[in-house]
Amino acid sequence: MPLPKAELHLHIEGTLEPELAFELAARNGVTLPYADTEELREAYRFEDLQSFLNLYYELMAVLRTERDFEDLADAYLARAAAQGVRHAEIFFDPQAHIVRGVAMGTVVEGLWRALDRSQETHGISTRLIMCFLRDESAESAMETLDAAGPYLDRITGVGLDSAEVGHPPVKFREVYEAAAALGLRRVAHAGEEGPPEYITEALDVLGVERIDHGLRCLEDPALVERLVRDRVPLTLCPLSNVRLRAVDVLEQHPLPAMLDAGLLCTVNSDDPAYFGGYAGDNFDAVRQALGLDEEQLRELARNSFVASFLEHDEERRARYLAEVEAYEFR
Ligand SMILES: Nc1ncnc2[nH]cnc12
Ligand SMILES: [Zn+2]
Repeated sequence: MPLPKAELHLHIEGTLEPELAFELAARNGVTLPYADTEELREAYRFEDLQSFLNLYYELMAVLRTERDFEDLADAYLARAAAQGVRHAEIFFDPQAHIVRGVAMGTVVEGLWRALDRSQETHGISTRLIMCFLRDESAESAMETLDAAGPYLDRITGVGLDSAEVGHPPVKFREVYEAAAALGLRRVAHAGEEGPPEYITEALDVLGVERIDHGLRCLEDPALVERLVRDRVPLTLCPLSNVRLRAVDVLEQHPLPAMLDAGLLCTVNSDDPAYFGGYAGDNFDAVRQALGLDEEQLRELARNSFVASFLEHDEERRARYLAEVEAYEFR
């Protein structure tokens, strides 16, 4: 049995495996510019975040109906369950669908069909986090928040993703203020490719409760001190960092140093179909490459539940945490 864990940094569109992409393309009469899954997999060599995003947005063309989003989420949840994920907080990118003529309702209702039965089907509790594309305008983000109005009972929080550099958090001050007024939780990608100042801004201007990635905090010792003191969770994605060249090789990932510094680190998969693995694969990879011991792995699993948005479900959180403490490594 794998170590129980929560996944807190997972883009549902990044779980689109090549096989499902071709299946949905056929179902929807969409032609992909790749002959087959093998040729598509060959495109998975990325230089940086942008080169990945180009393919990530291109493949979304196959997602058209509620059933497509349902099938996508269901496939993710099945894989996650097999790797010990007990709770998943799932990002989605509505603007990337709305621009293609796929309505907010199609996306949310479709995802919800899978999420709503996930506890029974896969033994996974879930939350939905709606992300704004930071390389789109603040006005577009605000329109997206408005469009989500009818679905807010299904959406726990908002996030900020896509191309980071040149799109500082402050650009979205008003949108985050409006989201907070609606009672939504707030997170943001920061310090993946962008500078440590973006992390500080996300905290101070957007009021985020977690930082997605946050890797570049290490360049600013005062910021590290603050993140430790305030117990700000970082949702790290080690295999993603290697594939997008934020770190050269996994053996050089700063995760052990970050744990030693007292940072509240979690390990997640980001876009597992593209980066070589799901949550459990990321745990296995860092265990191997970085020689993490059992107590460090247990700490990462514990942190994932501590950092989860489970505050309306403290009994569940306590149950998950007890499972982590009782877990026996083999
Ligand atoms: N790693 C990542 N960073 C920013 N935006 C993303 N969208 C999907 N994956 C992302
Ligand atoms: Zn991400």
